[in-house]
Amino acid sequence: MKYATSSALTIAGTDPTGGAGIQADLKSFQEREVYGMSVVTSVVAQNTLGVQSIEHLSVSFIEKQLESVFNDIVPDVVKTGMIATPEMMEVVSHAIKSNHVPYVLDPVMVAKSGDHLMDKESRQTIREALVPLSTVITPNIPEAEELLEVSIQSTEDAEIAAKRIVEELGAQSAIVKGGHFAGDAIDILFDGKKIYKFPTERINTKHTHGTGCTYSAVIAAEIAKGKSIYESVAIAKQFITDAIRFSLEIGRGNGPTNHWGYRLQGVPENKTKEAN
Ligand SMILES: Nc1ncnc2c1ncn2[C@@H]1O[C@H](COP(=O)(O)OP(=O)(O)OP(=O)(O)O)[C@@H](O)[C@H]1O
Ligand SMILES: Cc1ncc(COP(=O)(O)O)c(N)n1
Repeated sequence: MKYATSSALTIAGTDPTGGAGIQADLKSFQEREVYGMSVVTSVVAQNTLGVQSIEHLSVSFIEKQLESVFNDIVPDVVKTGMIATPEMMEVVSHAIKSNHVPYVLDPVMVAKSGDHLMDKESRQTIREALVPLSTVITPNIPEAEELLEVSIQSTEDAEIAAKRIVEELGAQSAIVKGGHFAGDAIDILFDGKKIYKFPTERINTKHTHGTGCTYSAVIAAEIAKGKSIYESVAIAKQFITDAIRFSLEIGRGNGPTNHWGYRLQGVPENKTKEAN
């Protein structure tokens, strides 16, 4: 029996311990019942303790992978994560532009561990070659500060930043994530017309490796199904909150989130821990 499905392509770096990058994206797509595909930009030797080493794939090989995907299966959405160099950004930009697909841009710059995942000289290229193509861009506070070269200290500053990313840098919509603020985790969405706030209580845990990757992958999966930006963010916010609430205490550092946490809503936390 044939089964029609939506599909999503992630273009990003890897995490062999499975918490962030391509691995987190594919788990998130799967969890939202969207067929997941991936093009690797950089292979990253990392774990819950940090990044040990990075090898970039050649630009021509990234291009070959993009051709393999687009010549066969045109995805319903593209999501990008770690794209380290301006040359890589140019080939990715070309593939998105020529295929006219909705595009979720997670402007990954620095990992939670403090390791740099994007070259400094890429900052101008991301602004010029990728941001204007994005259906939605999902910077955290430091990334929004880098993109606009401003300081963001409050929710009001984050609202101004989301608007400026749309109106001045040319994204269709922007979510400035509040994970790096003290207090509640409030994400600000500007969809080109209106500001929306998505507040949740901050969960007291150090296991937040890959939150941004997971969140943007769920937004992408919902866009692939035809949902609006607002609906996609609302679903992703619920998903990431449960993924953090039921985060996995594996690894010796900052552990990964739980990509099936969303399915455990209503299950008491201690019961889940026993089951694990
Ligand atoms: N401790 C927390 N409790 C509740 N929500 C959180 C917490 N930390 C992050 N979030 C939420 O997780 C999502 C991702 O935000 P965050 O700012 O952590 O992204 P990020 O820094 O890009 O993540 P990463 O770099 O780890 O991939 C947002 O919805 C944010 O509000
Ligand atoms: C390949 C890749 N992409 C993104 C992140 C960001 O995730 P985090 O900030 O949680 O380390 C990462 N560590 N690795």
